[in-house]
Amino acid sequence: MSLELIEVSKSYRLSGQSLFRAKREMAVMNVSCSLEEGRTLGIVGSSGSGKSTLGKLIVGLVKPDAGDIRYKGESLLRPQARQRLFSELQMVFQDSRSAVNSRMTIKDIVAEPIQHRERLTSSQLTKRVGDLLTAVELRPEEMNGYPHQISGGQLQRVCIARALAAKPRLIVWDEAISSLDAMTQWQMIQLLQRLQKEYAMSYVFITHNLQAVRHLADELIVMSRGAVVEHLQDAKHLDQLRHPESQRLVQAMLTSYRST
Ligand SMILES: Nc1ncnc2c1ncn2[C@@H]1O[C@H](COP(=O)(O)OP(=O)(O)OP(=O)(O)O)[C@@H](O)[C@H]1O
Repeated sequence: MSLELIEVSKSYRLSGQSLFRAKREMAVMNVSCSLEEGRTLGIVGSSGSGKSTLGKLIVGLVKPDAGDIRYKGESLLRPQARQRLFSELQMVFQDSRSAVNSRMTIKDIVAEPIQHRERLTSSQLTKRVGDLLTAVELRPEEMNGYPHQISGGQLQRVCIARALAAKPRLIVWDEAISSLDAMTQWQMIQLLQRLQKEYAMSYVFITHNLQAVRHLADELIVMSRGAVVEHLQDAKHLDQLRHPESQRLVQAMLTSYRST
């Protein structure tokens, strides 16, 4: 098993509460799930159901209050394992503009994770960044530009190239294609499928978009108020979803179809 979450919980201190005796809100409650190598786990749920928190727990951006997160058989809560394995776990967010430093060139943005790991000559680095940009279907010459000079869809590809630069084995996509128009979303779904095969990666795909999840995911979990309320072994069969929260999401998808 590549990734395993065992009864993981995470709460946040409610804003406006004092540090001592503060009331806490449960964002993720007792969640257990797993993901085999090379496969995609879709996570859907309404706003505030805990999807992003679960993604952040997986890549170590937040720490669980309880439970365990195991990757390749090791607990990521152990500092040694965490240090060794966390670069293999990357997360790509929805808002690419705020995920990059607008004063850095595209080359420096993509090169950052490489420079943390390896010592390359300047020409080796330029070649590596060019290859990564080609992998996400951008022209290598784009590396000399700045984020404001390219479209949102192109910038999201830059963020994907930066994630790939860390040589990940697993990527958490947090609404990573949601802000793009329908045509660009479709192109991105195809890009993500191709990259997954080429780089032999596992994906956790967080979205409101059941249509996208049907294309990308093998398995699907539905979250509501921090808990997993349904687990579908085959994400292609959305018609097998039974929980009222799942059916609400399906209804919302059908309604948005009818109105387009
Ligand atoms: N840093 C934080 N501090 C305090 N509360 C937080 C924090 N991050 C999330 N929460 C709360 O935790 C709950 C789960 O939030 P989370 O962002 O994980 O849900 P989500 O399903 O990803 O929502 P969305 O689809 O709107 O992004 C929400 O009630 C949210 O307000």
